[in-house]
Amino acid sequence: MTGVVESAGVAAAAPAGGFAARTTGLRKTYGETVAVAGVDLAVPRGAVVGVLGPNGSGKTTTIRMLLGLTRPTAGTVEVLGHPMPDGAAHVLPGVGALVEGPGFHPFLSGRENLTRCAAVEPALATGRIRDAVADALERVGLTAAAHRRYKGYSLGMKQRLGLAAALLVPRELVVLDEPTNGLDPAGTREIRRIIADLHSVGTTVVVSSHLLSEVEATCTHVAVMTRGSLVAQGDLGELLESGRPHLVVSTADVEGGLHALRDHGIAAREEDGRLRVELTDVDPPEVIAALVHAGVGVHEARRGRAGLEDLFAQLTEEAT
Ligand SMILES: Nc1ncnc2c1ncn2[C@@H]1O[C@H](COP(=O)(O)OP(=O)(O)OP(=O)(O)O)[C@@H](O)[C@H]1O
Repeated sequence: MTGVVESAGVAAAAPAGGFAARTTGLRKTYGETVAVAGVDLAVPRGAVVGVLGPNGSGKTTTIRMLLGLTRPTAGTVEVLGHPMPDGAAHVLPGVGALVEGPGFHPFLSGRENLTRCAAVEPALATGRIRDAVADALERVGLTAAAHRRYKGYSLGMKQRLGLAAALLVPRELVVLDEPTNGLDPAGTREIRRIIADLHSVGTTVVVSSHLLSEVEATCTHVAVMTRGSLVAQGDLGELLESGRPHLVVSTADVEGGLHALRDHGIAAREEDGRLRVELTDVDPPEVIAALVHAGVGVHEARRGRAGLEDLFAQLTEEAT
């Protein structure tokens, strides 16, 4: 692993804008179950951080501790400059959250539920509630269904209403636990758009997902969790670059190329009619020189990036 992949326990360098949220040694146990096993999570201000991990890896528990909904067994949490859960009264007005079980009333309509949420927003003057509710419903595409009872909402509509509650007032930090759960592709695209809008106005976003594609599509940073531990975190682009660099070589003579590289002790294989060479202990010029020396014509050679998928698989393998 290169330097950009930080292991649990390695502190991140402070970004220029500081951190919107940060944990040190964060741990949560339920009896014998270790849900979160000493996590040092760093959320730079203005970033969209994807907390990525398989089911049961501790994402929701970490998010609940960030929000002060669950008290850590050990470790510290700081959100918007205040310790949590003790600073919750200061911090929470600046934080919008979508977590499991938002606690809406089943027999009230979407609009009535949201109005109840709006009434307890300290930053929202009473005279502004009606407009703020209408704006939030519009933003998540629930205006047409706003009069219907929450009880009859689909899972996707419930997710949207939860998101609307998180967006009632401008926030410094928005925390979304698996926001695309239960949404169809159009709903998923809308969530991505909302996250992009939040990012464009400087809001920090923390979003959990078990889907790599989701994180790749929406996030600037990623924190990868497996079995309660953080196995990597950092800038998404840097993490992508850090994963298994390789060279893809186009040639008319793939067989000859494989032989030539083997003769030079360079590991290569055929992939989609091209040569794929892992750049673990060899540089591209050496690879090309070996091929040219053996009379194998090189039409094109380019550096390949490992998709986050590769990296994710690699990291989770390492953690087991
Ligand atoms: N209240 C609780 N009581 C007992 N065990 C719990 C509780 N909450 C979480 N756990 C356990 O802690 C571990 C981590 O769960 P968590 O929900 O944080 O993971 P996750 O990555 O969010 O998974 P998912 O995507 O399935 O929600 C799991 O083994 C889970 O069963």
